[in-house]
Amino acid sequence: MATPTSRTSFTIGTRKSKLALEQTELVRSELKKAYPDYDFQIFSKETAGDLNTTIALKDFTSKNLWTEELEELMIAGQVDFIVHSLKDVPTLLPDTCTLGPMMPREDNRDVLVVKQGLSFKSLEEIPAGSVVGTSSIRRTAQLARKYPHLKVQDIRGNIGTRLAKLDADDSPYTCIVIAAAGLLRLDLEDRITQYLDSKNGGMLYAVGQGALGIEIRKNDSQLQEMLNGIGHQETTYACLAERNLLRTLEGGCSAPLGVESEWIQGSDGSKKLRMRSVVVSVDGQQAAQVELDGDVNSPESAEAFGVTVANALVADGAGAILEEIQRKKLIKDNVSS
Ligand SMILES: NCc1[nH]cc(CCC(=O)O)c1CC(=O)O
Repeated sequence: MATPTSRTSFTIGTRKSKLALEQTELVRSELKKAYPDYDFQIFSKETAGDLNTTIALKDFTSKNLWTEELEELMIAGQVDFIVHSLKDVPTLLPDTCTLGPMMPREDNRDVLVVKQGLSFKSLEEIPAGSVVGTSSIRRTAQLARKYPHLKVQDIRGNIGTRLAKLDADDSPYTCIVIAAAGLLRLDLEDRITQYLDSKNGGMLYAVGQGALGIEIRKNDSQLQEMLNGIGHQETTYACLAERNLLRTLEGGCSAPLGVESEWIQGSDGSKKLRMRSVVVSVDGQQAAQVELDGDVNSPESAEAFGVTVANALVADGAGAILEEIQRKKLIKDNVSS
């Protein structure tokens, strides 16, 4: 549908979870600062992903669990844009939708959270046979590879629910692995036991983790322009590269793919995007991993770098790992990342 070019009032679509509302408020307040005369309303809705907390995420067959219903509202004109956790946004969007520039990223790492009352300080200290809670195939595979003596068990629900399940007296879990960004945005930093990355604990994070995805109608040039005013180029380029890496690899299924992007000063003085990436078989037995530096200075070069990293992973054996997973149908669509 045609979008008028000079609206002063906007409706933001979001999920209803505490984290989703907090993230939407972040975007709203940045836009309000940049456009004080404009009005931004929030419309929140529970999605299929929120409502079904019993089925393991990997058994869902619907593709766009967290995003589809909000996209339908946006296409119909009932909301003007949607604020998502970028991590939950599929790499392929409906034809008429696109992502705007991204705001500065929150901490992109996974963290270890230990059950209340236990004093373990790191994944290394967790005793053999202990149960780690996660529903993410990426975390499961990396844990199986690095910590084969630990057991992994599904844990579902939003962040508050997961913490409550962890801390319950009769809980089977010793700890959970969860995104730092969610805890930080909800002022739950005190629950973080250990930050995990390539050097600590050996865990890489999910594509887009810690970033917000602002989805708009493709033909909405006014909003595109407005979002340019609050976007952060380094975040946008890193996330475009990560998402194109995933898009190139996945071929219709979500991959047990971990990434770690950082901007470094190249020897020639220019900034480069360094990306580490790993694809691990679900049992942790096989892994393909690469580290590459890319000249990334435009959306196009960011996306091209994503393809370069994907090709390097395939050359290191990622293709065989992903085919095996698809053959066994261990993954359907849109598992939690
Ligand atoms: N998969 C669910 C999800 N989507 C976004 C976040 C946290 C915030 C973020 O990563 O941006 C989480 C929780 C988690 O994975 O622990």
